[in-house]
Amino acid sequence: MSTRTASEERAVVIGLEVHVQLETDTKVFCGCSTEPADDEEPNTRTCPTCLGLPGALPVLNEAAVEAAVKIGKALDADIPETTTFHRKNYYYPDLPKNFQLTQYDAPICADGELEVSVDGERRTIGITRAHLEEDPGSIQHAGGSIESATHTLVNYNRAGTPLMEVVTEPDFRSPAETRAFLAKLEEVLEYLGVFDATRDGSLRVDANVSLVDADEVTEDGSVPEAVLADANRAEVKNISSHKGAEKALAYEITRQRNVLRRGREIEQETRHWDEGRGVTVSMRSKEAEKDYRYFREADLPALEVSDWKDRIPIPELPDARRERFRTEYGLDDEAASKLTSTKEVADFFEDVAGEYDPELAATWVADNLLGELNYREMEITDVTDRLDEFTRLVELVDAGELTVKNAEEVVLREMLDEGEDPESVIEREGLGKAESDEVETAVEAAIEENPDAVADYHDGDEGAINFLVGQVMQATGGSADPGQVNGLLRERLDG
Ligand SMILES: Nc1ncnc2c1ncn2[C@@H]1O[C@H](COP(=O)(O)OP(=O)(O)OP(=O)(O)O)[C@@H](O)[C@H]1O
Ligand SMILES: [Mg+2]
Ligand SMILES: [Mg+2]
Repeated sequence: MSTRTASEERAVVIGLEVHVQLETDTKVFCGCSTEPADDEEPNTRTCPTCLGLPGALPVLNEAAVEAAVKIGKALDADIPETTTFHRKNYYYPDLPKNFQLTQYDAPICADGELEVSVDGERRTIGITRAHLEEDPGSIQHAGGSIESATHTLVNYNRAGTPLMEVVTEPDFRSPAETRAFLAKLEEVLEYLGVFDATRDGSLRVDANVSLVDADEVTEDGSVPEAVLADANRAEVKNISSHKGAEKALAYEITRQRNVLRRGREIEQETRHWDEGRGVTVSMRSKEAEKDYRYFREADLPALEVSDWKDRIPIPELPDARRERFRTEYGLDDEAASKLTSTKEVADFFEDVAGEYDPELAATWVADNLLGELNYREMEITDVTDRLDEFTRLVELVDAGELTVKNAEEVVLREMLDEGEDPESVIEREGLGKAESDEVETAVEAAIEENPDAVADYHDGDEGAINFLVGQVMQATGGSADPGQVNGLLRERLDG
């Protein structure tokens, strides 16, 4: 009989294995393209090497190794003197060679970390290792799910796409933390330019989860090795999004709690996340390492990578950049976050800020431009070659040649919708200097026609100015800038 009682408190332990596709032009061990063509036929983007035909030899793709080194640097990991490749042997139809070329005891990255913040609390997640490997082909279960399909189709176009498998320490204590980690990892990978989150299946997660006695968790939140090794864990496969990880783990934790509550033991097993039904389903008992008969790939010599770390630069990473935006440009947290949401947005902002006043640049990029782009489902990269036009728009506003309202509501929108430059929109819509004259005329008229309000203002009635601003706004059809009108009125009335 188990010595544990059903009511005993349990702590959640989660570790992730994250597979990310690296963005390279060609596959990791052959020259086939990694880019799916529109409407491509299955099994056309292949060659003898990625099909595993007898006698075909692998050639390592330098770009994939460079991407891996960049990831290692970003995760503050150790990069060894030499790295080697191994065959991981197993039989599955998505693997034409019956082994996967991967790394074993000398992975390209080891012992790193990534800091995440969950509900304002900072947590450092240990990275055990990260290694390069090839993606298997893709499998389609025809006529339904993995359980109900009548037959299965295999497509090797994906086979050989470079993957980086990032293995974390079992440092997560909640599903929400894994979601934050995956978002952060993706952000870093995109900054490095080695990953495309929009590509289907570019991120796949295996989530390992166990429940341990809460008493075993030490004060610093860690769990002793022996306890971890002793705990039976389920490895949940087929997770393809941050949200999916959070949902699958929440389900799996409840399932394990219920198993224990019924007085049974947790099995050490591999489970499948059924996204549609929102449940995890048992697939098989967990394979042990010896099942894979790992051995060195004799066709790939050991690779010396000791000097690659110094040779390959990486850009400033999101956290550091956010911090610098706060100190260098005096941005608040919200603006700094928005303006570093992608490397491209951050670059755009800094280009405008370099040409111009950073505070104005921040308001215009963070509030106006990103908002209008988002509304149109456009990306910053759609307008990066129009940086000059955008900077001129901001300058025109600052110089008083254009009201903020017109710039935001007319000129910027026309620039995006019609691809016009700011000057031609201003000219066509008659928004330039002529309009300033119109405002001045309306200000004069408002003062002339409302002597009572003017008298009230001089008697100290602040409300009277609002009335006069309202008159001018009405006269100009709402196109004037209320702040500017207010200023002009006071100038006249006080002067
Ligand atoms: N007690 C535990 N509870 C939850 N997760 C754990 C526990 N112990 C280890 N893990 C996690 O399990 C994962 C182990 O991954 P690793 O790739 O090393 O082995 P594997 O899953 O046995 O191998 P593979 O799936 O590649 O064949 C790591 O993410 C680790 O943090
Ligand atoms: Mg695993
Ligand atoms: Mg693994």
